[in-house]
Amino acid sequence: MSSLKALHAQGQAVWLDFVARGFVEKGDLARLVAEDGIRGVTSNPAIFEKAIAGSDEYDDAIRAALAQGDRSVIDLYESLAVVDIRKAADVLRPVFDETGGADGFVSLEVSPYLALDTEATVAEARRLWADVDRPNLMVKVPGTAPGVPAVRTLIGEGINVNVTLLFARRVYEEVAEAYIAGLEDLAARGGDVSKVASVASFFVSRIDTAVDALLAEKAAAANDPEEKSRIEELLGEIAIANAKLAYRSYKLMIEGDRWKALAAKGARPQRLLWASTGTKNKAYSDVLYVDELIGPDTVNTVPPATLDAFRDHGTPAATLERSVDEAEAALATLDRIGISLDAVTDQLVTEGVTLFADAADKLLAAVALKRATVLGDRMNRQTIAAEADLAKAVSAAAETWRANGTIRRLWAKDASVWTNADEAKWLGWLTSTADGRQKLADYQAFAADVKAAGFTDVLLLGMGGSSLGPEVLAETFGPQPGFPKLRILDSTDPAQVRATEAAVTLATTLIIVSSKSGSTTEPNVMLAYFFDRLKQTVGDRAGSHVVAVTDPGSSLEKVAQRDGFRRIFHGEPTIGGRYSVLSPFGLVPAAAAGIDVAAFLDSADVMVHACGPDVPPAANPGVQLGLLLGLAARAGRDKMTMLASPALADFGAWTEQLVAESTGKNGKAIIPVDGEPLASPSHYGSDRVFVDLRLVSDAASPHDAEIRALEQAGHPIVRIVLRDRAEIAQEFFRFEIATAVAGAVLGINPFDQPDVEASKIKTRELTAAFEAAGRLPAETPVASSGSFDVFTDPKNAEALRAMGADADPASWLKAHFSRVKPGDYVALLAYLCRSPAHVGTLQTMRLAVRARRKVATCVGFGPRFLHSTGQAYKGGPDTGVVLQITADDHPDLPIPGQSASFGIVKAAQARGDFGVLAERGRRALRIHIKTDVTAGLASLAAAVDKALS
Ligand SMILES: O=P(O)(O)OC[C@H]1O[C@](O)(CO)[C@@H](O)[C@@H]1O
Ligand SMILES: O=C[C@H](O)[C@H](O)COP(=O)(O)O
Repeated sequence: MSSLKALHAQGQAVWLDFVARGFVEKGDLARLVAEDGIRGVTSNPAIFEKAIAGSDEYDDAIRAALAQGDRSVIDLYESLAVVDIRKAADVLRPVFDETGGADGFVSLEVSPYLALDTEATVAEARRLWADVDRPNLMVKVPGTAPGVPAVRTLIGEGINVNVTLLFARRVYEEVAEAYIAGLEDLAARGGDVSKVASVASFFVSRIDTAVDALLAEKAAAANDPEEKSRIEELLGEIAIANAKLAYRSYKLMIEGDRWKALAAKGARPQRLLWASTGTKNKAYSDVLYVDELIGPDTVNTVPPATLDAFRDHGTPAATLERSVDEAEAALATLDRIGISLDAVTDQLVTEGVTLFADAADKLLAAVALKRATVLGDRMNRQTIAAEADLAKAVSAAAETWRANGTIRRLWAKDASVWTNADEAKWLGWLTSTADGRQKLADYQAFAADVKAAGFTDVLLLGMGGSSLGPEVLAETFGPQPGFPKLRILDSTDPAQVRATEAAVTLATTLIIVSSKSGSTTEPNVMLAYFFDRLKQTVGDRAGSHVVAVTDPGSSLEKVAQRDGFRRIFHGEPTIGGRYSVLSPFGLVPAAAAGIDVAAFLDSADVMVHACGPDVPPAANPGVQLGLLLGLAARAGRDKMTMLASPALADFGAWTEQLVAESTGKNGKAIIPVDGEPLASPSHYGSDRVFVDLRLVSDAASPHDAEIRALEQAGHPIVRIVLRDRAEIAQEFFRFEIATAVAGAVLGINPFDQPDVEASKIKTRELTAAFEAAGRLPAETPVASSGSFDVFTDPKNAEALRAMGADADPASWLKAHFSRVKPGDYVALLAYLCRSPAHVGTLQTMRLAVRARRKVATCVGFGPRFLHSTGQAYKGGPDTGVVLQITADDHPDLPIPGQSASFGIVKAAQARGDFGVLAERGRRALRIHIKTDVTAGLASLAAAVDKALS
């Protein structure tokens, strides 16, 4: 008889502590079952890590799984593990059947990340039990304090449990008690207790490894040679002594009345399973932890090498109940010399959880990598180049995030990832795509309705998060055949409102008014205007031309109901505006414009999966980007400069809001720089990070050489490559995660916008003054010419006068720009129509500033930027030098039902914003164009150019 089979004759079952796809598929496991009488299999995260990460055995299965549709990394891993476990269970099924369910089990461990959460452990165990769907499965549950009650619950439900990570006899006794209590629960519910099996995995070798190290220290410190030798005698003895006493507890347990009552109902005892029985110390026998622990009604799960060794030279003799007194004496001596076994075993449980979590991290990172390889260009590729110090800081932070499970905590909506304020309430965007899928049929029906109604245009009215995402969709996807063209209006500038109206055919236009709060001034006044125009155009059918997207219960919803809007779509109140593009705020306009919402969500989900809670930081593109942006900002590189292929150019406008409004507060910020053309390294200071978003078809352009030059000059470069413009969906999610991560690195709440409110208040005060007096409060310029009036607050005025500003506006510009220093940014904030001509002139102006001052330049149109970068300009660091540009609106445009016109609202917004900048002590100057706006802006550009020289 093989020595292994002889163990069985002693009442001990040998299980194999190993599993791998090829090993099972090629029949190696079946051979061990047949030849050595192996009667079970155990696995753990470390075993799967070696099997999956360390081989290409699973690559075909990964490819096949992904061919059926992308999925999360944890799902992918589990699908592999579940197949292995099922296959192993099927190999062992004859043993299970022949022994009437006494043996023939295969164990699969619950996620080590859940080891400290009873409910999550129970839920996961139930799920695995159902997924594997084999009666000879044992779900492995850790014997941690929260794990023990989970054992009782699961046993009570008839689920086989292998309780793992047991080191202390006290804990083993609690587990044995939980098993009995679980069976009693099951019996009380009328369940069949004879159908449940359990083992208690009592770890052995790890105890010697830990205790031996302490013994060696004690021995080295002992002066008395006798004491020294007494200490040394304990080396390699404690783990076995501890196990022998655990077995004694087991024997006592089965003698108890509670157990006997259960046994009478056919219950099977929870066998002690010796785990961790591969010898770690090469000085010891390689079969030490088998030879010494042989006894009836036990299991020993051995790694393959130990199995081979025992087959070769193991001694199958009953040893477990030998020398129990000596075992007790050894433990007493250990105690006497001051080594606490309790402390060691407590520590080993903690370490055990960490070790398995570390293994799971490695495993999931490897699966994430394999997934990315299989997806190829279906997943937008991101590469980060950063100089050594920053790269080191990013990998150190990634390791800290990994060790602390921070990305899992982020996904679990744990506010302590940020500032422990109300962040948990603002994380609904994490699951936007899942929500979108649930409502897919509705979006599709809406798209069909819009198409069938024959609308030629869709005009979306909204600000910030309610408009910038849709704008990216409109610009990136372009018009879709058979569907109306999507346009956005996010301005109170009269000329802009008029130009937008002129661009659409009102009679066949569908208006989407988007506002989460429903109380934002701009969408409300824009709606008032267009609803009135619709009434004039289509009469009573005006309501059927309007769709509202708003959070439930908003004032806009009430208006929509009152005016009989065509549809009302509800937003999700746990999603802030700037994180809302994958929610109805993006999907409704997408559907109306004929964008394939299902394909859009599929694309977004590729990145949702890549950035999931299960993907460790080093393999998680969103976390990598966020850590880079956050750490670079902390090191002074706080200007995130967005570059993009022409087809993707509008994405920067959306990122601007996301990043600026999220990070720009408490004197900190990542300042987004969008639309600044790429230049040679000499144009930039050392405060930049470049993000380059390219279509693969544009990848080899001269642009690449220019980017390389920046990289060589030491600027951090993030390269993101899209195979197709439709893959922009992925970028929304990547940047949302990255922004949330960067917020955590900066130590701010990335979901509030405290300083936007400040300027809204000032604006309200001004419009109230207008309502009362019929005009805005008078202002006195600090300087005037025929073309311009110059305004600023007393503090700025004093500082600028001290620098030579006099009666000539040019002197103010000169003084103002002479305040710009390295590391600053200049923001040109124009409350004008965002016409191509004005954009062009402001671009000329910003390039002059960059060329002369070597600083980052931002261009914003008011009031649009107020809902975007405005937060950072007011709440971020005092590094902004602001030139506000206003003009008189000729002709102005009345707002139906209000005394204030569009021009007045916009003027109040500009002044309100300036007031807050001034209050915050920001370097700010306002130039008011008195002439024709376009010509006046051009002469301002010339004046700025002169002022810079
Ligand atoms: O969708 P709402 O409520 O109209 O808000 C529009 C925008 O205004 C802000 O609340 C503040 O600027 C943004 O965060 C938001 O995206
Ligand atoms: O169930 C088995 C255990 O997970 C395994 O035996 C642990 O062994 P180790 O201490 O060698 O990792």
